[in-house]
Amino acid sequence: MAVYTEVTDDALAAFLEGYDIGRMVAFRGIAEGVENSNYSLRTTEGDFILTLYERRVDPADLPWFLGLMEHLAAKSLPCPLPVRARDGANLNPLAGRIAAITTFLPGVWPRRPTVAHCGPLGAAMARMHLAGEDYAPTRANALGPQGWPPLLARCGDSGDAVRPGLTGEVRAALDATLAAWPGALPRGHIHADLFPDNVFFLDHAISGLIDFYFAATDLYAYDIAVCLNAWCFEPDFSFNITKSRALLRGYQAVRPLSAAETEALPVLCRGAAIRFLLTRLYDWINTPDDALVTRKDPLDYYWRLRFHLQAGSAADYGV
Ligand SMILES: Nc1ncnc2c1ncn2[C@@H]1O[C@H](COP(=O)(O)OP(=O)(O)OP(=O)(O)O)[C@@H](O)[C@H]1O
Ligand SMILES: N[C@@H](CCO)C(=O)O
Repeated sequence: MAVYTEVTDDALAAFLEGYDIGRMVAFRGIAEGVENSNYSLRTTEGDFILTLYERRVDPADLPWFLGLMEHLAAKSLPCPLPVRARDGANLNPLAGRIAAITTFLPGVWPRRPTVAHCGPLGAAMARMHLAGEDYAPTRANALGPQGWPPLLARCGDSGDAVRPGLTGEVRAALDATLAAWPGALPRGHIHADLFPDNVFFLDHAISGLIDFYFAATDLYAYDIAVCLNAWCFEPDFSFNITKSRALLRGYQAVRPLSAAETEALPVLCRGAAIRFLLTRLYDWINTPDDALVTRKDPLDYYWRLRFHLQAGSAADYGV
């Protein structure tokens, strides 16, 4: 469930007064997602998404996220376009939160990603990287490499209750990954959370890239590493090199990787696995048992990390 904040009909009607998108016809909470409260909204003018930003999103970052989405949508990337109110604002207060309305994107996210999804995903990610090049403001990646040691520290030894020895194993992998982290690769704005549930497909083509609330300015190839983790492992945690090859080919057809980027893939994949292992572990420990949100298993990313730790070179990823 992801409706943390209830919006009454009266509050919504008053909110919509500020916009030029007609009158409400239908309005319902969306169960998916864990970070923010999302509602689907149909008005006399069309379909929209209403998002109320919850605690994990820093309000100071919101103009950057919405500005990036606006920039990408203007370049025909299929990402939600924030709708501006009559006074020009794209962020407005609602029910004690800051809220935004964006356009609704058609399509469904793939519950079982296949090789056929991976090529278009790679190409769309590369197009997103290129389209973002001239979006001037930057945002440091709070969940990038510098963010991982403090996150691990905040988890204490609790990983050992999830799997004996986990904390020590992750600490060793983290130290080695940070020591080998590439500094000088091409960088720009990345999505940083382009998981299957953030990518919509319609008739085998990508129809939507959503959820830009972890986006940041960081290494382009790190975004690829996030996707190799999220899209290219099977339910038994075996790595599917055919998916990886398709993803990388799709990406390189639009934006070829430099030799240094290709060479860095194994270490970037280790870092990406550690990032999701740590945020999931943190949430695992800090989500109350009676919370309505389904916790994601940190060990899913432990098994991925194990694969990346034994990968010798980019050849293990199909390049
Ligand atoms: N622009 C959009 N068009 C259509 N559906 C959308 C759009 N934005 C969000 N949704 C719907 O809302 C759901 C949750 O959105 P989203 O993933 O952004 O939530 P979140 O709580 O911020 O995310 P997460 O838990 O993935 O970090 C999506 O799975 C999708 O069903
Ligand atoms: N994609 C993240 C969740 C929050 O974005 C995960 O699967 O851990």
